[in-house]
Amino acid sequence: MGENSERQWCISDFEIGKPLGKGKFGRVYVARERESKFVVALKVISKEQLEKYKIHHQLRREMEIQFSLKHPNVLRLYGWFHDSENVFLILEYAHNGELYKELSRKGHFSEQQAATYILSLTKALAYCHDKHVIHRDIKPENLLLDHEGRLKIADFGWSVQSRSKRHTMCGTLDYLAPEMVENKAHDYAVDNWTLGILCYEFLYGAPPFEADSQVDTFKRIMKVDLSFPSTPYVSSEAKHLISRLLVKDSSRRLSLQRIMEHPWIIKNANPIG
Ligand SMILES: Nc1ncnc(NCCc2cnc(NC(=O)Nc3cccc(C(F)(F)F)c3)s2)c1Br
Repeated sequence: MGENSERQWCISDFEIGKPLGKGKFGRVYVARERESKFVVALKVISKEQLEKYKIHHQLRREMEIQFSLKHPNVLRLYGWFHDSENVFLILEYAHNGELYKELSRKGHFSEQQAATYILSLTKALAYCHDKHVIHRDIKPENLLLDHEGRLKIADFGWSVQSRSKRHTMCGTLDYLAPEMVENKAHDYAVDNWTLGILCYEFLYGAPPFEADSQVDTFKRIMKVDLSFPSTPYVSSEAKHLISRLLVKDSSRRLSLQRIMEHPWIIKNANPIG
């Protein structure tokens, strides 16, 4: 299925199948393109909602971003179309659905499974960051699994093309005040922090700063109030990696490259996960 440049799609080009889930602003269905029999996921977004929340520019930005991303661990956006009521996103179909459902079913993942998912995520984020894209909303709900159980980052509805691209393009970093550069690092490093959160959640079944109220969670995050329940099935290397990501000072978080080289990843991750 080519990009949007190829042909204009319409709803009658597809046979609509079972609903896959109720996402924000709309539902997702399995669908099959009639001619090619190619199976996709079709996200239906109501124009009324887009108008009501004034987010059509955000959707346009997401589509520009997603059209430029082609990576085995990033869910593809093949094209889009609209009719009087809705905008439709033609997405890669992830046959094994949402990762958080597998996590809640299993309780927690093995170190091998967790490390494989973290490695896939790290590779996908390294690719996105190379293209100056910051996802900013990495959470289990936005992680999908394809028919081989391979992780796919989805839903760039909240991602941004980072501002730093303009600076690096004109090569005048020399004149940028430290806080501007720091801001650049800070922006990118939010995804590194999230990798630490996810690594913890994959191994323990719950995120590290969970609390009964939003305020308490906020306090725990700001304090980096991190503790590891003593369990035999989480190695000290795993705890070391998490501790090197959940660092308040964003410039001191382990880089994506160093995550890929971390002993816990090397020892436990399936490299073609
Ligand atoms: N098994 C599956 N296989 C494939 N896909 C599945 N679910 C869809 C995952 C998505 C990928 N991309 C998305 N993008 C948006 O939703 N974007 C969006 C939507 C509304 C408003 C906005 C905005 F206006 F706020 F930006 C942005 S949802 C499932 Br379950």
